[in-house]
Amino acid sequence: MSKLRVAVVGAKGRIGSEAVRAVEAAEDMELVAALGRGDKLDVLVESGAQVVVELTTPDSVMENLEFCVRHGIHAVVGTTGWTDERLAQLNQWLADSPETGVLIAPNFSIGAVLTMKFAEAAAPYFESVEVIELHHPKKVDAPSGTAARTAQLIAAAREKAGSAPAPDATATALDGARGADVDGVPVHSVRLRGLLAHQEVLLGAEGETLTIRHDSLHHSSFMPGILLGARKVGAAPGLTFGLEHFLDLNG
Ligand SMILES: NC(=O)C1=CN([C@@H]2O[C@H](COP(=O)(O)OP(=O)(O)OC[C@H]3O[C@@H](n4cnc5c(N)ncnc54)[C@H](OP(=O)(O)O)[C@@H]3O)[C@@H](O)[C@H]2O)C=CC1
Ligand SMILES: O=C(O)C1=N[C@H](C(=O)O)C[C@H](O)C1
Repeated sequence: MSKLRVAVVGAKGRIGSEAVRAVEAAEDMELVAALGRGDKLDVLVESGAQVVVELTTPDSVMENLEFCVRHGIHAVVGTTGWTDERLAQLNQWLADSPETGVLIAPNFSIGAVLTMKFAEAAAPYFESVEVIELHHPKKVDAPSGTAARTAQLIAAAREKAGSAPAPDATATALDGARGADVDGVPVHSVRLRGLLAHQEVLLGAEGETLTIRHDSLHHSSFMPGILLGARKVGAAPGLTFGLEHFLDLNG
């Protein structure tokens, strides 16, 4: 059987360099291109890439995806910084290339995907919920894409269940003391040398708390999700947001 032709864009970065190694080691894949900043995107077409793994920065990702979608190359995207406007733009490009698939995964690690799922399930049963994400100090953005997505899923679950807003009588003396407000859920960002990627969801009710914590200790934690995404994205035209859509979490 022929191998899946995969390219990595952002190949010299922290996660991109790990993805290059993972694709090279996958028996069913061939790494046909590994692009860094300044490399010409035309290489993707010339190399016959079927799937691009996009792991760059929020400033670069849109240009790269526009190129991929216009050339019918499927994309697996880990880069963060997604807004409704950006997603709408991407959907417009995809409308003109209806057979192309794009997977955007705020987090490729199975533990993080499950954290989001567990938090969504638990959120309606507790009065209070807050998210703390903790990352290495070179992380380009805050809050993390995972924390933003977790808070959105929590807020949607609470709205669906008719939950009241979390109680909070705090008068803040300093801006930011209560974190960022993502759909009504406070999200706190820690940047600390020694850390990689971690998240806690704190839930509280009368007389009890529940803490859901996930730790990515090495970039290898993201690789099975990236490879799974690369294998499946070609059969999923349009935009898929979240790796959970490619996993059978109920089986
Ligand atoms: N979804 C997930 O599971 C994960 C997502 N991420 C996300 O992935 C992204 C990258 O993270 P990380 O690897 O830590 O960051 P790095 O800064 O280490 O890597 C980004 C790389 O992309 C390069 N780059 C920037 N623009 C382009 C471009 N136009 N073409 C090719 N290469 C480009 C950068 O080059 P230069 O150094 O010259 O700027 C750099 O080498 C972030 O958004 C991060 O949040 C990270 C881990 C897991
Ligand atoms: O920049 C990182 O490192 C990570 N970014 C992603 C995010 O913003 O959620 C995923 C993971 O947290 C690692």
